Amino acid sequence: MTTDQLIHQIKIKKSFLCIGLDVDLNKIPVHLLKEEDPIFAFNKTIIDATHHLCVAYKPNTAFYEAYGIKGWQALEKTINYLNENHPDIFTIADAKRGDIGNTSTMYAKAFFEDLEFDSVTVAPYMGKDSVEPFLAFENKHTILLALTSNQGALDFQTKKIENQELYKKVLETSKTWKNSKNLMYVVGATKAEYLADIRQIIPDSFLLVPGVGAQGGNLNDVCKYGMNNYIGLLINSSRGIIYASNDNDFAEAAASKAKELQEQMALELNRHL
Ligand SMILES: O=c1ccn([C@@H]2O[C@H](COP(=O)(O)O)[C@@H](O)[C@H]2O)c(=O)[nH]1
Repeated sequence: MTTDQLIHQIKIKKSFLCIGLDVDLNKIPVHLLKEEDPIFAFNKTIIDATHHLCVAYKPNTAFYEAYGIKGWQALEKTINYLNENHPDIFTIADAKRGDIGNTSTMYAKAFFEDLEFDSVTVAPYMGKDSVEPFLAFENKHTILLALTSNQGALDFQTKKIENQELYKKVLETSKTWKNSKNLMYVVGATKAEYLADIRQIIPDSFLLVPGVGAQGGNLNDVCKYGMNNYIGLLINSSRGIIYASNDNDFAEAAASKAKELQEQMALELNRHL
C-alpha cells in the first residue's frame, strides 16, 4: 500500500487507529483453545469485529514466534486473511529486525515477499547498511525505531553524542539514506513531549505511535504535537483493545474500545483538517 492510499483510508474511515494483534494464549477466551488454531481464530474474530474502525493491524511477531511453528503458521494465516479480505488495511510486522546487509535482505524478503506485509519495524542500531536493504522494496515501508515508549528509551536514545540526542541523530541520518521516502518512524505515545522537536526534523513522515492505553500515553497530546498536514500518525493500541474482555463478548468489547479511540480520532481529524 502506498502512503497516499493510507492517507485516503484515514480520511474515509476518520480513523488512524492501528490495532495490535499480540495474542497471548493465557489471555484469550478459554472456549477458543478448543479450536484447531486458537491464535488465528482469535485474530479473525477481532478483525471481523473491528476492521471498519481502524486502518492498520500490527501483529508483534514475538507473540507468534513464542508458539513455534504453530505460531508462525497463525501469523501467516492472519496476514493472508487480511490481504485477501481487507486489501485496504495497512499491515505492520512488528519484528524489530536489522542485521548486516545480506541478512537484512533476507529479513526484508521474509516480511515483504513471503508474508506480504506492507511494512516492518527495524532497529537503527547497526546503521545505514542494515536498513537500506529494507528500503529497496518499492511500496513497502520500513518503520525505524526512533524514540520508543519504554522507560529504557532514556538509557541511550535521549543521550547526547556529539552534542545531539541519539534519537535526533537517527532521524537526521536516516533521511540521507537511499530510498528514505520509504521510511516511517516509531515514537512512543509516552514521549509526546518530544514530538514537536521530532516534527522539526521529519515534518512529513508517518509515525507509528504505540503506548496509548496500557502504557499510559495520551492520544490528544500525541495529536496536538505529532499530526502533520498529511495526518502522519498511526496510533496503536494492542492489549487495551484485544483483551477488553476475555469472555464470550470479547469481540464486542474489542469493537467498543476501538470505537472509543476512533471517535476521539474523528474529532482530532475534524479539528485538524
Ligand atoms: O516503542 C515501542 C515499540 C513497540 N511497541 C509495541 O507496541 C505494542 C504496544 O502494546 P500495548 O498492549 O498497546 O501496550 C506492543 O506490541 C509493543 O511491543 C511498544 O509498545 N513501544
